[in-house]
Amino acid sequence: MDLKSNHTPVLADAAPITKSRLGVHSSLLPYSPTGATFPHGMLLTIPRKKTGLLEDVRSSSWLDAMKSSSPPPRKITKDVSHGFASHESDAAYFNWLLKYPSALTSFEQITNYAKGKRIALFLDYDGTLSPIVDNPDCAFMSDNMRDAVKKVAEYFPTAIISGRSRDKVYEFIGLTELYYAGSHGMDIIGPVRQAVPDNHPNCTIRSTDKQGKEVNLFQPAAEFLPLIDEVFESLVESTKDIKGAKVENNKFCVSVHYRNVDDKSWDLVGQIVHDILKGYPRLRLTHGRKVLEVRPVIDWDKGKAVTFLLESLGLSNCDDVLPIYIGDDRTDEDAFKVLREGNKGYGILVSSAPKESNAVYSLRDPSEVMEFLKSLVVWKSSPLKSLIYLMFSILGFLGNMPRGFLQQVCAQKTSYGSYNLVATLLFCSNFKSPLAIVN
Ligand SMILES: O=P(O)(O)OC[C@H]1O[C@H](O[C@H]2O[C@H](CO)[C@@H](O)[C@H](O)[C@H]2O)[C@H](O)[C@@H](O)[C@@H]1O
Repeated sequence: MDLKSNHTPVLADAAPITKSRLGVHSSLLPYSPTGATFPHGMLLTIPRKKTGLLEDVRSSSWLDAMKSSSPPPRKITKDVSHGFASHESDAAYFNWLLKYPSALTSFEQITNYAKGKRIALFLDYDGTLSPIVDNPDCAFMSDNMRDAVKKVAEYFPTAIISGRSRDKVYEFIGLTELYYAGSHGMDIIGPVRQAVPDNHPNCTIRSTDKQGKEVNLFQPAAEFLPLIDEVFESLVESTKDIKGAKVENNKFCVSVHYRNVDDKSWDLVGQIVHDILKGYPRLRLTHGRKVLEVRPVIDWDKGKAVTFLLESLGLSNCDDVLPIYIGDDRTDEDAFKVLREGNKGYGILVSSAPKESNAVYSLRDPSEVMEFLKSLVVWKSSPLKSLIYLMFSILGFLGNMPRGFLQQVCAQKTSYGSYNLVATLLFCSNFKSPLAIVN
């Protein structure tokens, strides 16, 4: 794809994918010590073609890239009794699954590897937690998904890493227990309890979040704010007559959506954006799902954000940490790559269509993401329930309590109420809560 050439102003989000995929499961090695550093400054040098911009924009490959940037959702026809696809057109997808196995069918392999490790979860938003919809302002996540994310965050440190502005993605999700990285990781709210990675001293300030809690605010592109606002205004003005075009201000980057633009006008959208960017050499262009994204020319992406958050959480350089990143977009490839290259953890690509990726596993759509999150909760909570039950048995503590009742409580799948109940019973009986022991 032409987009991957660094001789056009458009940079691909993902680096070329090497064919040397790591051994998928057993060869995932312990965490290797790496860290995000800016040894030579953060600015990227991007060679720009001096002439022929128009030709680039209007070339068929450019338009092909715009068209293929978000394939329509595939309907997978399942044979209910056998659970395999009966549609011939699904063959390619199922073939692709051999290379990027479903994280659901490989769940046991994943959890076997995760045994004794602390999982850290990183979740993209659009297309991962919420389905892709025509109107970006209406990309709401379901209550069930919110519930699944909330529960999983009770067990594992969980961060959202989105191209949206941090405020916007927080507005959609609304869970205070998560860490949030907006603007493709250029706006991160992290914990203060751990040491701030000391290789970014000038980008981090102590602040308070919406609940008044003390946090570290990391904004490596802060100086670009006026420039981003300026280019946003200019893009809004220049695209206002193109029906369906929408420009979104994501604080440290700007999205120019063409999903609802007649495809005959896509080249016009591309041309306008390129023309405007000619006046902003400190901004660059990347490509998402039916969206052109204008962002600062700094060496920062979702992969770097993952590394930064792991450091902030005190989870880097630890053999017993398994980061899992779930995302659907080209910008998520940077994070997949960081995990793959360092043998650090698993990238899971959300896609219903075959595509090359740096991820290790795949999930088809947000509903499968939800299933995966719920499975993690059940997996993590089961030993806890067993432990609770075992303690009751060993201590002979509740001799008078009907055993069947306890079994019922401990067999419940994901009910936190049941833990509370058991903990309360223990507390009332002056015993130390087993939750305090195992957490
Ligand atoms: O990193 P993400 O959380 O995945 O954000 C990437 C972009 O997502 C949004 O756009 C995409 O989703 C929209 C709603 O489903 C869809 O209409 C659009 O075509 C997609 O590109 C968001 O609006 C962008 O600002 C984000 O950069």
